[in-house]
Amino acid sequence: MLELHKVQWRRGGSDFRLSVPRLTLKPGITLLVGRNGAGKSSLLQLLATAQFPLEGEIRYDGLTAERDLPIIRSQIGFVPTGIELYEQMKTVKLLHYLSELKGGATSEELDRLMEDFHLTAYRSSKIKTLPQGVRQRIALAQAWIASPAYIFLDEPLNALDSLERLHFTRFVASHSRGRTIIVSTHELNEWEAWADHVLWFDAGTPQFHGTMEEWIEGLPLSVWEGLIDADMYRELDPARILQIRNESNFFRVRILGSGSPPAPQFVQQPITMEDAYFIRCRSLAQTFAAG
Ligand SMILES: Nc1ncnc2c1ncn2[C@@H]1O[C@H](COP(=O)(O)OP(=O)(O)OP(=O)(O)O)[C@@H](O)[C@H]1O
Repeated sequence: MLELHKVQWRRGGSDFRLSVPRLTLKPGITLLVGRNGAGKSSLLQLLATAQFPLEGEIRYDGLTAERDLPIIRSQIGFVPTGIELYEQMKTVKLLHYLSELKGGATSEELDRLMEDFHLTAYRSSKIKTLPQGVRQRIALAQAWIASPAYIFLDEPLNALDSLERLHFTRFVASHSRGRTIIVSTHELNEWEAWADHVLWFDAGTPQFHGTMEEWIEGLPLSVWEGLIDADMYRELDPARILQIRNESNFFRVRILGSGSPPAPQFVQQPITMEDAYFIRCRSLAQTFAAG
C-alpha cells in the first residue's frame, strides 16, 4: 500500500506543480488517467523515487524514502516512457545485468520472464537491432525482475501490437495479487476488464480516486446508440458524439445524452470506462467555465 500525505512538487524549468493532499493506493491495478500534461508521468516518477517531493511524504507500507530508500527501491519495478536500454547488449545479457543490480533473479526466473514476454526468440539479439515493440517488451519484462511489490507503468501499451497488448494486460492482471500496480494510460477500455481502481489526475492534482464501479456511477450524462441517416447525423452536436460507424448508407452513432432518448431510434447503453472519462472531463470543463 502507498500513502501520500500533503505531497507538493514542482518541475524545474516549467510552471507545472503537483499537489496531492492525501491519497492511499491499495494493492491491485490502479489506472492513472488524465489529459496530456495532467501530471501522470510526474506522479509515477515521484512514486518510483526518480524524483522526491519538495514537501510532504510518500509511505511504502510504512517505509519512507528518507529512511529506507534502498529497501524501497529494491521493491519497485518502473517502466517510464521513452526508457533507454543498453543498445549494444543482447537481451539475455541486459536482463541478467539488471537482475544483478536489483539483487538477483535466477537464470530460470529470467528464462521464464523471457517466455512470459515472448522474448525467447530474441534472447541473443542485440537491443539495437530489435523492433520498437520488442524493446518495449524488454522494458516491461525488466520491471518484473525480482518480483517487486510496487510496479509503475507509464503508458505500457505504447508500440505493442494488438495481440501483445491483450497478452500484456492479461499478464498484468494475473500478476497483480498482493502488488500495488499503477498504470498510466490513455487506453481505458483495454484495461476495463482488469483494473481495480481509477485515479484521475488533472492540472497536477487528483480529481477522482475510487473503484471501477464508482468511476461509472452517478454521472450527469448517459450514453445512447442509434442507427440514423445522413440528415439526422448532420443535426447532432459534434461535441456529444463518442463513436461513429458506417453501416450501408446509415451511421451507427454512440452519443452522450440526458435521461431520455435523443430520438426514438436511440437505445440507452451501459457506460464504459472511456465514456465515463469523457463525461467527467466535460463536467470539469463546464465547472471551470462557470466558475
Ligand atoms: N522534461 C521536462 N521539462 C520541462 N517540463 C516538462 C518535462 N516533462 C514534463 N514537463 C511538463 O510537466 C507537466 C506535467 O507533465 P507530465 O509528463 O507529468 O504529464 P502527463 O499527464 O504524463 O502527460 P502525457 O499524457 O502527455 O504523457 C506538463 O506541463 C509538461 O509540459
